[in-house]
Amino acid sequence: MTATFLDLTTVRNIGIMAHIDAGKTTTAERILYFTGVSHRIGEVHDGNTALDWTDQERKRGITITSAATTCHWRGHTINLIDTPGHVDFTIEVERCLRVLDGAVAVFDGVAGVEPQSETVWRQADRYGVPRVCFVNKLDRAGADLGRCVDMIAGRLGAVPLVLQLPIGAESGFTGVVDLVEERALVWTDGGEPDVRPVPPGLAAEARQGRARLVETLAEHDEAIMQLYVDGAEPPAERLHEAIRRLTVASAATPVLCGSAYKNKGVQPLLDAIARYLPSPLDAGGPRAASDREPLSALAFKIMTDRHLGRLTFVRIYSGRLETGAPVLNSVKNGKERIGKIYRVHANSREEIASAGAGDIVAVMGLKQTTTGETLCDPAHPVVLESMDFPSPVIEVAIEPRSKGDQEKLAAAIQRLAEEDPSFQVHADPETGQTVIGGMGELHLEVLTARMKDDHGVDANVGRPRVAYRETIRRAASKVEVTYRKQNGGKGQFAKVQISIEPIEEHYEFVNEVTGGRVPRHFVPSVDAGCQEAMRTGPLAGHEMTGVRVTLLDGDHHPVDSSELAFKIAGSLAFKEAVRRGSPALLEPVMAVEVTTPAEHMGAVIGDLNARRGRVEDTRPQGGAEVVRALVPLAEMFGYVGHLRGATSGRAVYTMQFDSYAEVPPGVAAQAT
Ligand SMILES: Nc1nc2c(ncn2[C@@H]2O[C@H](COP(=O)(O)OP(=O)(O)OP(=O)(O)O)[C@@H](O)[C@H]2O)c(=O)[nH]1
Repeated sequence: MTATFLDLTTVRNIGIMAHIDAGKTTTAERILYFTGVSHRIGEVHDGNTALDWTDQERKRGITITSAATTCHWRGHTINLIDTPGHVDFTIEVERCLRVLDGAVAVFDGVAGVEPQSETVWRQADRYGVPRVCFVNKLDRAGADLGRCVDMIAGRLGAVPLVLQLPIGAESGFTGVVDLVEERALVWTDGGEPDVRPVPPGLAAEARQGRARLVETLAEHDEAIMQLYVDGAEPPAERLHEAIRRLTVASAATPVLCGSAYKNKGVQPLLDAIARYLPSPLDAGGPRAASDREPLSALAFKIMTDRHLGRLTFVRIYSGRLETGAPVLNSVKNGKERIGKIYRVHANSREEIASAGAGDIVAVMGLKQTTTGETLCDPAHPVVLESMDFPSPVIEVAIEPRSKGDQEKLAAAIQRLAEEDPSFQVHADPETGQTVIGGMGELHLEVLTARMKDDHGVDANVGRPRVAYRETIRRAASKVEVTYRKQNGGKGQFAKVQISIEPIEEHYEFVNEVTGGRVPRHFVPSVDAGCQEAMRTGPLAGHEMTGVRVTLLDGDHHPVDSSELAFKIAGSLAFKEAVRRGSPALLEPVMAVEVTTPAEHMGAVIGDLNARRGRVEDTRPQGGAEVVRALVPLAEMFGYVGHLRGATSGRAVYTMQFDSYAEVPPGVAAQAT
């Protein structure tokens, strides 16, 4: 077992992102092969890749969970995360982006920039993740690097730095011209490329390509601009430095090309990852990326391993993580102990004694830590910025198809909720049914499918419904209730007087009783009774929010009073007060952001208005228009399909919970 000490300048924590089928997995497999991690090339269509290793992934030939692996290239350590491309799994992409320092965006050279590449690109924009582009599949008929580059600029609003030209096309695609070094790289046997002079037939095109590259760099980089103004031909080394500066600053994006499947173009891509993408030292944060600093690390993924149990994936930002060491979960303010530490390679893993700043490892033994939480040195607490996981706003009731599966279903739900922080579960207070909540219809559909595929539980689900809330519109003061019961022996007696008033959200309890009329130890029981009553509102049984309760007065009996009696009295008083407080129904309102090509903007806005939406603003972004609106969730069912249809799949949207608002009277009648 080894402890690892890394020279951080040589570490690259990167992800590969793309539209489905662009060739992410194939590219990642080639990276593993050429860096010597795997000795044999796995093919997606043979179902034997090293990275897509879960059963369904092999069966379906797609990537669902992101696998992490480490490889080495020319003195660099590359921690590689293969992320899924399906829209259903964006939460996976999101949590990877949070901890990555850089990414490779793979495009299909025939299809160009596809909708999912747009979505992921914008997510990477949001997290400020620098990228290099790899235009793949140049061996296919119809592949066109130039068109793809235009789309990268036009649709994604990026500044492409084209570093290569293809040599030949389709089955005659043999290699690339390296515009920076002014040479040709030709692959003859699937191994290392032959380095040759630029073919005479491509010399003019190569000169133009290099001139364009220098011009673009000069526009954005001071040092190259100086050389440009002086009329000097910049040497390759100066260009590499400028490309790195602009890439790390996310001001421009290098574009490379090749055919992963035919083993062409992968080594230069690895060179570009090492040369241009940032190291952990380039990433900002509250502490310097150094082993000598106190520990700070972010848990970004929980996975249940068939053999090892619960594994927590952790990105270390500073300090060292040691086997057996106590650490603080600064979000929960709880102590955890680091069990075994693993460096992960797809489905196999190597146990290590410790790991340092900049590293990504899997840890066994963490009990309470969930996604997005910080682990740190107990003597130097710090909370790192978490990821955004909006609270679930959609629910469905779920039950096992066969009664005997009840326990299995509960276990499956618990496992899935541990892995996915945006998925929650509770029991319906009225029906006793199990209700699962998530971020959208698709999200819940995928989770239900996984219960069957991964955990063997067939479940019936109800129709998706909005998670409504109830509240009060006005205060009700001095509501008095006496609870009295006499049956045989000991009686029950409690008297309380409360006031309630509306507040912004949640629930507050204030005790203003002085003297011994309500003995101190019964006050929490009154609170508990009110909280219990909050769980079922008077209008339609939805959970209540936005109420402050003040306990004003009451009375007790020296023998007959009990905690139960005060709890019941509290609950009854609360219900009566709410009746007087003009109860109202609240619905979740979502902050919706639609990114659409300009030609569809009118239709998108009209449709949002028709959904009771309020458009907040619009702005241009990277060749598209972004519309921001507040829309009741109840009107957003089926929006994914509607938007896809209305814009030929070219608009994308994100939606997250904004606030609760009162349901208008006409609509409320249907909701209750
Ligand atoms: N002709 C050609 N086919 C390729 C190339 N790269 C990948 N493919 C094929 O394209 C298909 C999709 O490749 P994947 O690597 O699975 O794509 P992915 O982007 O990882 O897809 P998901 O894992 O489903 O998100 C497979 O059949 C590959 O063999 C290439 O350079 N040329």
